[in-house]
Amino acid sequence: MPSLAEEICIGNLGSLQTLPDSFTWKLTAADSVLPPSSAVSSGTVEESIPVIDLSDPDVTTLIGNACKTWGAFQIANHGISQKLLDDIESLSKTLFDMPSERKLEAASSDKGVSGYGEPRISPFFEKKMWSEGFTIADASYRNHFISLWPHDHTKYCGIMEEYVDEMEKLASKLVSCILGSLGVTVEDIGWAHKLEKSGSKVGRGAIRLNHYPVCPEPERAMGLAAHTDSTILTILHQSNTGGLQVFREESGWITVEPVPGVLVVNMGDLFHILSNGKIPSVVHRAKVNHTRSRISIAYLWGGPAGEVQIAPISKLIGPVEPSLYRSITWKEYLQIKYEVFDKALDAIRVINPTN
Ligand SMILES: O=C(O)CCC(=O)C(=O)O
Ligand SMILES: [Fe+2]
Repeated sequence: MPSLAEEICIGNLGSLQTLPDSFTWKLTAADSVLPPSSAVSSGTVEESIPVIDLSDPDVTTLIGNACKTWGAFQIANHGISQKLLDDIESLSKTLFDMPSERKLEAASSDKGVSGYGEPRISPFFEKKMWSEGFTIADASYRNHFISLWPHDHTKYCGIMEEYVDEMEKLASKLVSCILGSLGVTVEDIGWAHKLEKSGSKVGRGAIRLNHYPVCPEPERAMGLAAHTDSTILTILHQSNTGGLQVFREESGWITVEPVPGVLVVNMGDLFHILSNGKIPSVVHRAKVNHTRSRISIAYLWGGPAGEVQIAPISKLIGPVEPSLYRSITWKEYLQIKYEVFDKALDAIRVINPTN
């Protein structure tokens, strides 16, 4: 019989037969998912975020509409091979299948973000989330991979590198398309254009591998609590088990059912700022399952490094649509998010733009 301390270690949640009190969320009616029929009863609301074929001649309009409506969309024909998606998923599975002690040896340190641990948003919630994760935010993940896979780390580092490279290219292609739907280009974001021209990275990419073990009482548990991403955008690959839900005022919580080979794109807070509020950053969460565990791989395309100031694109502001947000570095934004979490965008909103 494991001791209580061992019993609720995040590394072996999947073996628990009952939901510990510290993981029991008090969910209200507003937290539940509406059946698709009530979400579409008016006939005007789509059932869920659309799947868009990137080779569709109308791709810019389709993505633009989805971004404005949902702050999220799904993509097919994105150019990422099924093999790479399978490889990154099996890397994650191999990692999370390891004994708890092995995983904890690769725990993220107090200083570093990279490594194994609880969801990064845990400190904002009283109750614990039914998931574990591994973050890759800098080169230090290589040392973690050496300790996790003493013999196979080269293979796994190779998969991770390829995934990051491919995601970076895709993210940049998507951003051009979304900007196009707003009638602007990367050239209209001075810093991004400068960075692109000099061959430097526009955004700083990070990967988050998430694992949601089977759960004895999924209705009362939460895999990953509601949040928006502090990114320009996030590209998510989910395994074949549903759990991701997006929130929209008019529709409530809507499940994004996995479609094999299709990736989910969530717009983040930084794009919301750049678009001067035209594109919402989608509130999303992950629920858990009674019989099936779930893996998701999030590519978080963050903001620029250093002192670069992010602000609404000047072409999108004018006398009728004044700038809604003050300019801010990505580092500053993360600090504010760390302090006030879901109030971060409000905290940088220009309250009275006419003053
Ligand atoms: O697991 C999911 O579907 C969501 C993951 C997510 O939102 C995140 O890692 O930020
Ligand atoms: Fe997220």
